[in-house]
Amino acid sequence: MLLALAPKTLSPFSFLPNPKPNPKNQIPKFATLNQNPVPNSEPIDRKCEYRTERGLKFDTGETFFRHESATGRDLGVLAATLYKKSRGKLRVLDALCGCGIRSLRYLVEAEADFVLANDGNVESRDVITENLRSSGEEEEERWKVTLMDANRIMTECYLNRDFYDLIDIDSFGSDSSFLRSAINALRMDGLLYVTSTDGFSSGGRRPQQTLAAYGAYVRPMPYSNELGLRMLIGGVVRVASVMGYRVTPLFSYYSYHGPVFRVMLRVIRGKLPDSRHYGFISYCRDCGNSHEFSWDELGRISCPCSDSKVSMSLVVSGPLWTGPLHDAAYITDMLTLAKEWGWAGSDTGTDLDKLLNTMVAESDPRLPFGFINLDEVASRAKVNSPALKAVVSALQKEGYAVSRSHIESNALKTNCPMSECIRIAQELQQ
Ligand SMILES: C[S@@+](CC[C@H](N)C(=O)[O-])C[C@H]1O[C@@H](n2cnc3c(N)ncnc32)[C@H](O)[C@@H]1O
Repeated sequence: MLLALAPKTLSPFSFLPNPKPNPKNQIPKFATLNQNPVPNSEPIDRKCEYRTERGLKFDTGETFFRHESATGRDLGVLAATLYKKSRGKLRVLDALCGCGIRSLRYLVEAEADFVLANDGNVESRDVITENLRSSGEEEEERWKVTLMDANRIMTECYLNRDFYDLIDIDSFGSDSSFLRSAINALRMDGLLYVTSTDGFSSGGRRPQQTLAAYGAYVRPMPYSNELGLRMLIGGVVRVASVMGYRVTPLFSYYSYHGPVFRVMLRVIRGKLPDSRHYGFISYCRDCGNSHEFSWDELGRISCPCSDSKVSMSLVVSGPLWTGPLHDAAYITDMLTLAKEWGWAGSDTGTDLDKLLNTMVAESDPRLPFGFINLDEVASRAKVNSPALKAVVSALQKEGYAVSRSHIESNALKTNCPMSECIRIAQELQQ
């Protein structure tokens, strides 16, 4: 009776604002129930646009496609291949597959046993199907195309106990709304490859937005793009932890084309022990040094340079992933595989060899989070920007750990404090 009297428009979520449509993120049309599997081939009557990536020919038609994402696809395929080699099996769910190029590459290059290629855009059906058929592999046996909302397909897989070893979430903007259903559909100890193209907020320019999307208040710091990766991982840590899982990154990759933030994570059963690696990062604008703070130090956040007084110069962001960005052993194996396949070099626009070598160097356990940009050192030292090579060798000579950063070309990761970097820059100038 009461229900009948309730106004029809009243929903439990009516207090929430209507999401603003973002034309870039809009999907033309969603499939309705039971429209899968995709019917067999019909004559092609559409715009075709053929391309080649790592020797594989495919059509992008009118789907969303970015050539610049090729390195992200290379990295995904390398990691997936190693997974298959070590486990002997590989089932992939490419939840937002665009034209299906990732699915095709997982199938052909990583030799996935099965690939489920899904996209919400029903108009991309023929393109995805044609691309996967070009693999010469049997439809239904080795691959299948679905055209659903990503959350729906992943939830259906979970409910049908159809679990996947690798789930690829290549979304527009933030990945956050897909995480829960992705983790549900993932096999235990599986891999989750997530993407954020949320450049503005990842860079610390929209802390309210990062709080809403990733549960982290992220403010501008000199190494904001690394924070973007840490925010992305931290977001998965939070969702996974609620579900009884923890994550460890295999690699974290930032590309200024977009910009795009990508992380490949291993998802393991069990909670994060004592919230290690999930905390707060501070940067002091006075001294230029950064520190990590755990949750129980929250009330005592200050920079040693300001005599333990809370300073207006201290910028704090978090909670974020504060642990390693990469698994050095995994990346070393990816590098070996890339060389074996002749992928080293810059066939897809990025020098893969150089990128993976830098990632290995960044994994030195002596190196803290963040990086120091040499222009910042130069401006604090009141000298011209020193040559990167010269600073690297000076730091090494003095016994500091140092590596280049794959995120910024004129920056270094080092355990050397800013005051010493300033001294070195001044000495190099003389
Ligand atoms: C960045 S593109 C994917 C590109 C593709 N992975 C590649 O490597 O070329 C994102 C895709 O997600 C699809 N999409 C957006 N929202 C979706 C949703 N909620 N469910 C399923 N697909 C969605 C879009 O149609 C688009 O093809």
